[in-house]
Amino acid sequence: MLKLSGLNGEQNIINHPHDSGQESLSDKRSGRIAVALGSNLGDSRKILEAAIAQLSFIPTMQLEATSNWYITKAVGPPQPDYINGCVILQVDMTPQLLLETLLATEQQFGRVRQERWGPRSLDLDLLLYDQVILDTPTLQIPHPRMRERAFVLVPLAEIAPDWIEPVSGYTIKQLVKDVDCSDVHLLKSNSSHYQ
Ligand SMILES: Nc1ncnc2c1ncn2[C@@H]1O[C@H](COP(=O)(O)OP(=O)(O)OP(=O)(O)O)[C@@H](O)[C@H]1O
Ligand SMILES: Nc1nc2c(c(=O)[nH]1)N=C(CO)CN2
Repeated sequence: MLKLSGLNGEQNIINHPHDSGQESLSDKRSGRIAVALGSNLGDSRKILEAAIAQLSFIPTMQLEATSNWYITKAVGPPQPDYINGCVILQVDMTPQLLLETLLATEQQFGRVRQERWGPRSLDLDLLLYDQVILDTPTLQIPHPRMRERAFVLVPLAEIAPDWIEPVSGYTIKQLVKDVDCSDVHLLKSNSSHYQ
């Protein structure tokens, strides 16, 4: 495992696949995270807002910002459009516990795992945890596909434009300029209870 000093003076953690991962997973205990939310099954808007409310009730997670909601064309097999958005939270949790919490919340809202990139009632992806870089079999931070996904970058750029994605070294507002955003449309009546 290699530890580097982050761009903001924080600790970066690079975990090579042959490392056990145990030390780094317990290393990071608090910080700021970005989470992507998506849904294209059921009452998506209601599910997404209920999921944010549920995460906010967890004492070790404080909601800092929520993006607007967007209607986005599905990437992957043919399926209905998604509603997507992002949140920023301040957390006192390890990366592993965060992943478990997000997966448990997906389950609670009826997520059934079927085909890869198939339709789902709730998808929660851990995008960023400060400047951490983590690569284990079950968890990668930053989320490995976030840099190519307009449905992630557009909402994230609203609430965290200057956050540096530590693998590329680019800010979110720089990354969003490099993706095709034509299939990402602001949802009308976006008022949220959580902003
Ligand atoms: N940063 C991360 N956030 C969420 N899950 C992750 C992350 N890194 C690795 N995973 C792993 O990915 C697994 C599959 O996640 P999921 O079924 O949501 O994938 P997907 O949404 O179909 O595809 P994608 O990963 O491209 O968004 C999870 O069980 C988890 O172990
Ligand atoms: N538009 C859109 N497409 C997707 C999404 C998503 O959230 N939005 N999630 C996927 C699996 O993570 C696959 N495809």
